[in-house]
Amino acid sequence: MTRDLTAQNPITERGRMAPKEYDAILLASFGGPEGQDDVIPFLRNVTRGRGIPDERLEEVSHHYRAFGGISPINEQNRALKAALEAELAARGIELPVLWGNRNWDPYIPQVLQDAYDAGHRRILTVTTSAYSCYSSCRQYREDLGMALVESGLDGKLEVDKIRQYFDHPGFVEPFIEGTAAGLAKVRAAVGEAGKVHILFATHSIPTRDADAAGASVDEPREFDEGSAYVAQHLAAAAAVVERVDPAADWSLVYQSRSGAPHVPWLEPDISDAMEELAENGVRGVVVVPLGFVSDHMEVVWDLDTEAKETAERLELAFDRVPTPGTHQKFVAGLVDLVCERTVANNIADRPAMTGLGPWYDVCRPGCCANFRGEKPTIAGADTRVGSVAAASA
Ligand SMILES: CC1=C(CCC(=O)O)c2cc3nc(cc4[nH]c(cc5[nH]c(cc1n2)c(C)c5CCC(=O)O)c(CCC(=O)O)c4C)C(CCC(=O)O)=C3C
Ligand SMILES: [Fe+2]
Repeated sequence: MTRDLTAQNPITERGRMAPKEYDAILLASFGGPEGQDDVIPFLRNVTRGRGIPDERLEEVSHHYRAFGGISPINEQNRALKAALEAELAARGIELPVLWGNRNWDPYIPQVLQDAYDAGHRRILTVTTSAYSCYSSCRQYREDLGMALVESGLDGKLEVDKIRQYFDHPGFVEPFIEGTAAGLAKVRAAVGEAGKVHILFATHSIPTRDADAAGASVDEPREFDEGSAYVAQHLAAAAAVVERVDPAADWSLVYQSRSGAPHVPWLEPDISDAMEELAENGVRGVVVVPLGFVSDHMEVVWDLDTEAKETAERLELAFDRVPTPGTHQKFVAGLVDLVCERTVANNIADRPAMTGLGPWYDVCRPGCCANFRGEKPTIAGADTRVGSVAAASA
């Protein structure tokens, strides 16, 4: 099943794919439970084959139970879908927005099948993940690739995805606004003399996954910070700080670690970082959930519940900045990212607020490797599925 997709999908500089005539957008997301009975089946879906201990699942189930078994993520994606539809309509762009999830209904394979049955043939995916790592990039590409293979739609339905958008102004600007407002609030709370620190928070991942993130098998160690995942977050954080207050103190911290204790994950954890800041005389923190697109469970539990409690215990003033959510600039930015890839309404300019971007439309070989074994993926230079034109080659 090895095919040369580059012949049919001209890839120019930095993995850029030539614009195409898409006939639908797929908003692809994580999915979440919608009631107490969904919690355990959802957690099983998420962790299938991922080596997460039962104790961790038990603990995480309590986060969902505390919210009635309902994750906020599905409602947030319905709102984002509606906002994208409104923005497309306002620009006169006639592309329907489909919605599918990795871990909960509506599931991606069913959505692709329905899309095909409805007559769609070329789909551009927008994921709710901004950075490069297995969970945010390749896992989506695999899930789309597997869905095509298992349904027999490979070769009949073309599926691509937009570039990772961690440094697109549509993603970064809402954080700039939020951080400026948060900093003002926390500074007012601690007074003139009180030291304030900005904590950019993202999901911890195994260091092995971090090292493989965004990397090419040809240039495995091209990032000074050791990994594209860390480098992208540091660059996006720096872009925010530069525009809010270049003199502010800040750092990148991690949250939501799972996995077995002997497996190294990215550190420091946000709570440990807050302990250390408090010991060093810091009086207030602004927490920026830079790794996340909406205020889902990882944000409302790990930050608004746990980190906030830690701040109270340490007597730190605390403000949590909003995620992009359905901020108008974010919604418009996603539509701009779609227009970069479309023939009609094409936008030639590909803005990027850091030196790392604009990121690749087509991932390089081995990017965000899956150490548990290779699967068919879409949207990679080493991709085996997803292109109709290539199927005849
Ligand atoms: C990088 C990253 C993002 C950000 C990028 C993105 O958004 O894609 C993210 C988002 C999310 N993670 C989420 C939920 C969970 N993640 C888990 C487990 C894991 N996440 C990981 C990484 C990430 N996760 C990893 C390396 C694991 C270990 C298992 C594995 O190697 O795959 C588990 C299992 C229990 C646990 O271990 O905590 C749950 C329940 C939800 C939904 C929230 C809601 O329901 O509102 C969202 C948006
Ligand atoms: Fe996660």
